[in-house]
Amino acid sequence: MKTHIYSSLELPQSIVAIGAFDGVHRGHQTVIRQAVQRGRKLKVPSVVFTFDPPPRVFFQGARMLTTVDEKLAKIEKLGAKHAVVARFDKVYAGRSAYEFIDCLAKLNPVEIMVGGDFRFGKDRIGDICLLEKYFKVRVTQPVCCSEGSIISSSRIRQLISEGEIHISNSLLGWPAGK
Ligand SMILES: Cc1cc2nc3c(=O)[nH]c(=O)nc-3n(C[C@H](O)[C@H](O)[C@H](O)COP(=O)(O)O)c2cc1C
Ligand SMILES: Nc1ncnc2c1ncn2[C@@H]1O[C@H](COP(=O)(O)OP(=O)(O)OP(=O)(O)O)[C@@H](O)[C@H]1O
Repeated sequence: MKTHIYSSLELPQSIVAIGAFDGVHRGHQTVIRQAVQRGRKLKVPSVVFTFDPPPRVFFQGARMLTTVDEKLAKIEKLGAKHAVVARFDKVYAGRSAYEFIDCLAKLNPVEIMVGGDFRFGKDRIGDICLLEKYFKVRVTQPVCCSEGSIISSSRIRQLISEGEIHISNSLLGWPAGK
């Protein structure tokens, strides 16, 4: 996998998965695997576009589940050809949804994979509806845990703070320590 940390990437074609992907939990894995599989099928490089730190860590001081290096190692294991890491700081967070669309356009995405709640741009103005005006978007169905609730980094953070390490590891879906 080629990593593009704090730098941009231009490609003639790509399949892109976007998100904070903190922890690279089972829901994230599904989004990324779909991009990888689609890329292999269409013979187009798969790109995981992510942020460091995760926006929720930047804005809310949330506990970070994976360092950027741990996150990249997991993304590589899932088979992505490229990972783009945007430095998420005050300037970046102030960029409009349209500026982010311009940045994605440099990757010439054939398809973009996101979950249904994906938002982007200053004040989270951009949504899937806006993204679909510019790109072909595939929305991944929510991946749930055995009790039926949607897996999220926030839920995993909560479980860790409650000492529920066994459950949090099962939602992360990686062998402990990996
Ligand atoms: C250019 C840009 C600006 C953003 N600005 C904000 C913001 O002002 N407030 C906010 O809560 N999140 C902001 N975000 C973060 C998004 O809400 C979201 O967390 C990010 O796109 C990753 O998606 P995910 O949380 O579904 O993984 C911004 C994201 C991007 C790409
Ligand atoms: N359980 C899930 N099933 C399917 N897609 C998901 C799931 N969780 C997140 N995604 C998608 O994966 C991408 C990255 O999401 P993100 O990193 O915001 O995850 P999150 O777990 O919801 O995080 P947080 O709880 O911190 O908001 C987004 O496109 C999001 O919609």
